[in-house]
Amino acid sequence: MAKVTILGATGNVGLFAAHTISEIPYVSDMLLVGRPGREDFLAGCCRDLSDSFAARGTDVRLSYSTSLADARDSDIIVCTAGVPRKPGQDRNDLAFENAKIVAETARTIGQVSPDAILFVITNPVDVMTAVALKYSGLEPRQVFGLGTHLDSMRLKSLIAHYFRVHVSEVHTRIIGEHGKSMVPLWSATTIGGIRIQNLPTFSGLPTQEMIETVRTSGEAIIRDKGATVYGPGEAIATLVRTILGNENRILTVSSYIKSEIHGIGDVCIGVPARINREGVFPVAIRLEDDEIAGFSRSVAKIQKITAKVMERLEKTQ
Ligand SMILES: NC(=O)C1=CN([C@@H]2O[C@H](COP(=O)(O)OP(=O)(O)OC[C@H]3O[C@@H](n4cnc5c(N)ncnc54)[C@H](O)[C@@H]3O)[C@@H](O)[C@H]2O)C=CC1
Ligand SMILES: O=C([O-])CC(=O)C(=O)O
Repeated sequence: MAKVTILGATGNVGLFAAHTISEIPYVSDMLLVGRPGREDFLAGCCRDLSDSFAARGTDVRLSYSTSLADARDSDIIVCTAGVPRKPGQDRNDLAFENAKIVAETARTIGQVSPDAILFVITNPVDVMTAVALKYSGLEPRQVFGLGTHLDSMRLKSLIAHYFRVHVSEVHTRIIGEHGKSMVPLWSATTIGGIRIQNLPTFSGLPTQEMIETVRTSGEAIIRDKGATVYGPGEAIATLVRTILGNENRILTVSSYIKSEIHGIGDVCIGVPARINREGVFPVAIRLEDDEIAGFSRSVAKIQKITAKVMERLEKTQ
């Protein structure tokens, strides 16, 4: 049985993730961490969630704290702490402000819970994963970000809808930045096990329109309702379940790659990775030429932003 800690638990994503994670059968303990001054709100969240456990018949020990020290002995720590973007902002506009939060948090986590897996949600998630990896001192397998998993699920759903098939029939991936430079892998997209290019109807698929919808999905939801909550919350639970259940699923998350993909690497970015109780292990893949070019551009962009953020962080330490 496992202890899962959620940082930023008073926020939109953290609180809904607490609800989705509580449904995972391997979870015995859940700790909600918020900032000092938020004790009453955290207590209220615990009571409200406990009622949902009672109604559902879930047996999870739930507690809250405003001290990161209480995250000790966690199996997984989900970091949603940080500011979200406002309408009109790019995720990368949050980079430095959130990097300060993630660096400080990761440093403490590395000390109090060195065996944990640290799962980063805070945006811009690829850059924050690199910051968490560096400042926690944990191994690359222990630190990963939600990356392009949610984007891949958004694309999967659009394809399933277009072909009028159940989502479970569609396999697809988006790699690269969780942001504008994301790269859809049509070469790795199948429907009912058949490569999408081998389906005659593929030629009519509005691929550009679909990928643009995915690229702007978060932005559109934030504009209309203030925050993306249910998509990320369910996606987070999928990842936590995959780890705790030692499922060895291959999901597309932000992970440190050395040179696994066509020699491209030294960056934290969305790539297919095998995920189990030990953590996250990027899978080497071969891509089409246009996909390599897109991925290289995305990697160069994230490397540049990451380097800038690291440099600024070092000056503040
Ligand atoms: N990677 C992904 O796919 C997604 C990432 N996000 C990101 O997750 C983060 C949280 O989003 P929301 O829950 O919507 O935001 P929110 O504003 O509702 O919650 C933010 C949480 O972070 C905490 N926080 C803020 N500043 C802090 C600080 N200085 N120290 C410690 N904790 C602090 C707040 O107390 C709150 O609990 C944002 O960065 C957002 O962009 C959100 C959705 C999807
Ligand atoms: O768009 C945002 O800022 C939140 C997010 O990352 C998403 O839902 O994909």
